[in-house]
Amino acid sequence: MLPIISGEQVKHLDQQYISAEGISSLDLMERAANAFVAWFTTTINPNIKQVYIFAGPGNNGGDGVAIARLLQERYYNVHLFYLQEVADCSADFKANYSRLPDKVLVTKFNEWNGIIAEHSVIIDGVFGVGINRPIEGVFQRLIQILNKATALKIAIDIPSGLPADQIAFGTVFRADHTVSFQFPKLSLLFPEHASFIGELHIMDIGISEETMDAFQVGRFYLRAKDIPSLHRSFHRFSHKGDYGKVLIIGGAKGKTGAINLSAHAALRTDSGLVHLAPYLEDPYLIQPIISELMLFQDDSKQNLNNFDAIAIGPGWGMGVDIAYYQSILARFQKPIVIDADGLNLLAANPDLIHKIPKNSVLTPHLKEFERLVGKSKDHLERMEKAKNFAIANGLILVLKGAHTLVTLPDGRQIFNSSGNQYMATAGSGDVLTGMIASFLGQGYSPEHAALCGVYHHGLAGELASKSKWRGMIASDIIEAIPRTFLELGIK
Ligand SMILES: NC(=O)C1=CN([C@@H]2O[C@H](COP(=O)(O)OP(=O)(O)OC[C@H]3O[C@@H](n4cnc5c(N)ncnc54)[C@H](OP(=O)(O)O)[C@@H]3O)[C@@H](O)[C@H]2O)[C@@H](O)CC1
Ligand SMILES: [K+]
Repeated sequence: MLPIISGEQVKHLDQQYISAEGISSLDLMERAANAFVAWFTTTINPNIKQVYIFAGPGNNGGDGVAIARLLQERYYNVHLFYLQEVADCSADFKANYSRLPDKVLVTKFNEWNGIIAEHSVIIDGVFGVGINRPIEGVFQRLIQILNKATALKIAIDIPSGLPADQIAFGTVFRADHTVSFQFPKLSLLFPEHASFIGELHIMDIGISEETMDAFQVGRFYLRAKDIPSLHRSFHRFSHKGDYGKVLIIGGAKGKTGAINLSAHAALRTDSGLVHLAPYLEDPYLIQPIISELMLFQDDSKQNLNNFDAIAIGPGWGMGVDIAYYQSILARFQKPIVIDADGLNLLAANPDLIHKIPKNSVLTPHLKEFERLVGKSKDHLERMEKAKNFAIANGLILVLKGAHTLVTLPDGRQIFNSSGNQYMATAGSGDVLTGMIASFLGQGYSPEHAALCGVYHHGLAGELASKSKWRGMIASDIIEAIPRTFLELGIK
């Protein structure tokens, strides 16, 4: 998995890589600029009239100057603005400045008339990970002007003003796209910063995960290439028992959709057998929505160990007798998946948490998490609380959100890269619960079940939304689950 390095360590990482590879820092900047241009030329409408690039005094500005040359070579009209005397800029900035072709128009920012032509693009190379104080003076004025402009805005590495690992504290460039090099800076994954970042794109500049591992601080980014090796392989002689027998406990009068969604998702994730156990006086009030599902009438006494995996909570309601909840935990000794009211009941009965099997997977959204551990002032504090909670209780915490965060009992934290805004729809979380339970039932370790569940769920959302956009519903995510295996080459 790709380590997320702290902003302060980026310079050391670069130095180590540069000396190991025998290349110069200027070569690495050229790679970064080329990676940006490769993204730009394949993504941005080629009919744009003008590209404005704003370059600060450090290497983020140096990237901007190199990008100005490379885009001009590809026949774009480029107008470059620099903010500080070139003599006072970084060495690699100066080296790139001296390589600028005549056709790039160059202006010092304080001599600019402030006009931005229609159909143009703004590229922000003012500050990168080297920002070390709030933006003031000329830099602040510039960012304020750019934020008001209607042009398409793209940030190099990180929107200027955003610190790499902290919550924003002043003026920040508001990008439509952020093209970040090698790995996502931590602050690009915080929900507070969504309006600064726009769409996030991570461009590889050739530094290997092994080189980065020396600088890791226990935070990682989960990508498609990490997933196949987490999967078990099945063969022609596998039978439905190998694919696991899953029980989904949840559902209440008037709330029978959630449990059906979880169960259906488990089937589509390849479970052999899936049973529903609704919490109703008459369980037959609930009917499975598809014929492959079965009902399980739980009398609170049966041994549940015949099941390979259990998920509890979807649509359960808060009226569940705690003695029944305890009886489930007493009758099943393997890690379980807990979601929705399964979590809300835990928050209301904190002693119960000690009875949950170690390595169980809890899947709260932000509100459910808050009920469990209290309010957090920001995502940084929330991450810390997640870590303490997972370590203290020996549980896996899947904190759902734009970049779902999986925290493992050893404290490692893994951000998911798949998914999109269209997945914020009723029942999406129930689908994830069923998917994680399905992988658990197929014999995956709880860690792998959580990671595969989260990644496949996000990918299913991406695939389903291609033809539905805002109209996508949770059932569409379920229907797209089989395609995620095809997409990732998992037979
Ligand atoms: N492997 C990688 O990731 C690669 C990274 N690369 C790129 O390098 C970027 C990092 O470059 P960087 O270290 O030179 O820092 P950067 O952000 O340009 O700013 C530092 C300058 O800004 C100044 N300054 C700071 N805050 C300020 C403020 N508030 N107001 C005013 N001034 C302020 C500070 O001055 P000082 O503090 O000395 O006064 C210094 O001059 C990185 O984001 C990526 O784009 C690629 O080229 C290659 C591969
Ligand atoms: K920037």
